[in-house]
Amino acid sequence: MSADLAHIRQIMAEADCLYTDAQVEAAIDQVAEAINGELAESNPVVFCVMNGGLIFAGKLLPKLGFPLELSYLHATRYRSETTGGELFWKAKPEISFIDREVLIIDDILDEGHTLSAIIEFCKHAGATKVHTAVLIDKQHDRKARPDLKANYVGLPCEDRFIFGYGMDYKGYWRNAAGIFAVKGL
Ligand SMILES: O=P(O)(O)OC[C@H]1O[C@H](OP(=O)(O)OP(=O)(O)O)[C@H](O)[C@@H]1O
Ligand code: HPA
Repeated sequence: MSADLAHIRQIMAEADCLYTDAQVEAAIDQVAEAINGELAESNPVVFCVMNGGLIFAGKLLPKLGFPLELSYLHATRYRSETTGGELFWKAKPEISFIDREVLIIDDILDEGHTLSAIIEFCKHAGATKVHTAVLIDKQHDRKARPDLKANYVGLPCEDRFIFGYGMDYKGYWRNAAGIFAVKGL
């Protein structure tokens, strides 16, 4: 079914801006600094988690000043909805990372089922260590595991449905330059 563009435009018009473009850029700078300080000798394989991780990865990677290999994977469980369902692997990693350190880059750690499954997959597939970087860590007590944390976090956010910087509302507004919360959600 095609999207109702009037509704999509209204979502943006009514949204609350949680972080401006400048605030997100500053957070990405800090994540890059931390990763440069810790992974410079790791020779990692970096996986961008499609689709949401695309913008964060695209902004972060040029700020990393050490050798790495880049690939992608695609696991999804929201599929244009605002609540998550079963995790579906659209594309598993193709590049070999046996006996390598891995860095996973995604837009958001929400309930964490996605990141948790990706971490397990990488460990089972032979990664020596799995590092994770997310732009946003949503604050609530519904994490898949209570101890689930990303190694690198750009910004915390309140427990609302958000979009922008890779995150979508019904497939739209991944391109929004800032982090926005949907009115009423
Ligand atoms: O922590 P969780 O509750 O598991 O949610 C986080 C995941 O959900 C989103 O992906 P989505 O399923 O929307 O796929 P997409 O990026 O292709 O839209 C987001 O990009 C994360 O990968
Ligand atoms: O709040 C969210 N917004 C967009 N995508 C998401 N995937 C998990 N949580 C979210």
